[in-house]
Amino acid sequence: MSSETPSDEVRRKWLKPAIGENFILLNDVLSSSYSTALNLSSGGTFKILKQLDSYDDENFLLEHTTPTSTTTTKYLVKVHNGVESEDAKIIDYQNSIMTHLNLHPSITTTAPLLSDDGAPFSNHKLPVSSPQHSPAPLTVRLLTYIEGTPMAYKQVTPALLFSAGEYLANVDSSLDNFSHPASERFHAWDQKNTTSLREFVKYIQTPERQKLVSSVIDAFESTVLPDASNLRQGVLQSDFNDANIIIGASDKIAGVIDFGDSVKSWRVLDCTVAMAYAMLSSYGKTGHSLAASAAFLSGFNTKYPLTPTERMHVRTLVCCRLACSATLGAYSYSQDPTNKYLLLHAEPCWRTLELVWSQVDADHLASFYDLAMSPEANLDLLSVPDPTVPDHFQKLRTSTKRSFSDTKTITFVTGNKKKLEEVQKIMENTTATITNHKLDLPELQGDPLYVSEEKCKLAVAEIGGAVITEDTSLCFNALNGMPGPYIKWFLDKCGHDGLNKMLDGFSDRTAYAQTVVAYCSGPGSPIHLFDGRTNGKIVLPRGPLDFGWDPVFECSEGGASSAGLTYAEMDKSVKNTVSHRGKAFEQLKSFLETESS
Ligand SMILES: O=P(O)(O)OP(=O)(O)OP(=O)(O)OC[C@H]1O[C@@H](n2cnc3c(O)ncnc32)[C@H](O)[C@@H]1O
Ligand SMILES: [Mg+2]
Repeated sequence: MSSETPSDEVRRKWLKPAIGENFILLNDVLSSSYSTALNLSSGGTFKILKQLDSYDDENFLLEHTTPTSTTTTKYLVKVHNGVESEDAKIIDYQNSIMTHLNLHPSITTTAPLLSDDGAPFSNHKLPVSSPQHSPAPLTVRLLTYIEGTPMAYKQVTPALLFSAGEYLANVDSSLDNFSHPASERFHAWDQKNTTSLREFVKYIQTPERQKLVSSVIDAFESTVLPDASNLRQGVLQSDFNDANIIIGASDKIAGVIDFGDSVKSWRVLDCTVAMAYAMLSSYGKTGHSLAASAAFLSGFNTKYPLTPTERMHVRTLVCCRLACSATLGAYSYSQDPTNKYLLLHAEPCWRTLELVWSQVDADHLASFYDLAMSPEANLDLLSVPDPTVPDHFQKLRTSTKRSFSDTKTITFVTGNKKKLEEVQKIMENTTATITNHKLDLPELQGDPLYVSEEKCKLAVAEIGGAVITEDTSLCFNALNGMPGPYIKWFLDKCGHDGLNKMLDGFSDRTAYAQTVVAYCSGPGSPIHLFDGRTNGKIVLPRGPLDFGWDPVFECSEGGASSAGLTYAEMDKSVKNTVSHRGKAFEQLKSFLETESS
């Protein structure tokens, strides 16, 4: 056992690398430690293209060009969390796993390049999130890059999940012949340690959800733990989620990345962790969480059949991972309450846990999973929507299946009641049904198109189906478009009079209102943006004061029923014919019509 304790999860937050966009720092690290690998002395060049996602480390995409070649090669630069960096054995462990797996003919993973010292890593003092601990000694690795797209950005299908199951089964078969002393370590994300989750339950925001997680932990202790000695052991990948599965040409799995959570534990856990993530994939989130997990299990079981004892605990162990993600997510939020993303990202996980643990009958789910592991299993039989009645699965075997994707319901995600009223009116006579999900999405910063697109990404993750979001700006021409997307804050803090005063001293009081609507038909689908603008000028308030800056925006477009009136003075139906919002939504309507024809 290594000396790691559960509180290392706490230290991981302090010691998360904080290089971010500071590519100069990273360039120095690479030039000083990887000049041979990147053949810098013979004219090789490199460029950091961008930062990639990571939970506790920092990853960057590097493009390398050699003087003799016209093609470029991509690499991944991984800056490890300070906790892992303290332990050279862990880094060596991860490198050994990759080397081992790359020998398998049908498995590809990243591989480390050697530093100028001949080691598959280098160490540097670099900034970390906690100023008290910054800079800290961090380990940097230069890794080969697997060409393709993470599954998280693909439209996931049951067939893809089935092959992902087969792929992980191959990885696990290969890891049955692998051992390393550092694999014997404590890790809070290892579901064998579900009991250690108890200390984090207090960070969960509602008593109902605290009770939910406690009941999963209770079940784990009373049913799984007594069987521990009958569960096969092995080194696990431990984190087979859609960000770590790379999809290559023709939607084939091109490789697996990230062995940061790898431990020696119960073999079945590699499969149940991945099943939990399959539930949260783009297919799982569109009302097919159980089907998604069953497709994965089916694929895994064909190549690596589970034993009767392992089968018995599949449901509980899947829920242990969901509970772990949701609870440690709540803990992260408690450490960084300004980060609303953490809450939004955790929400689908909570909903899935509620569904699987509390709403679906345990015996029926067990028999569904048995079906997935039986010789009769096929993806058609398993691709069922999540149940709405408790005995769903019994009926299912004899009834025909129903598809959720036929419905054309689009959810408009906004926290603003007045916007919703207008949008419902504008979208009244369309084929799509607009429902509303009231949610205060974070007020993001940046260009209006970017803000709207990001809101849409958050909304689609929250809803798991077709969504619309919009962001509205009020742009003063004299101020080169400011306050723009920040109008909400200016209005809150300065009021209508303040907005007027901002233009005192300028001869130009003209402005334009802009709405950028973002539409996405579901997880994994592209986001479409529609930009509507209306010209006017800023005046002293006239008309009702019930919607934002309506009383101070005098419209200069349209006929006598709109030009020269403030939005607040106009009839609501007239506002929709000339407004920024009306124009943007009209474009969306035409788009939806062409899409459905
Ligand atoms: O949840 P979301 O959709 O983000 O709703 P929001 O009220 O936060 O809206 P925005 O982020 O788009 O911020 C726009 C600000 O402009 C106001 N606003 C939006 N549309 C308006 C309109 O048509 N007329 C007047 N004020 C408007 C709105 O009340 C906000 O203060
Ligand atoms: Mg907003």
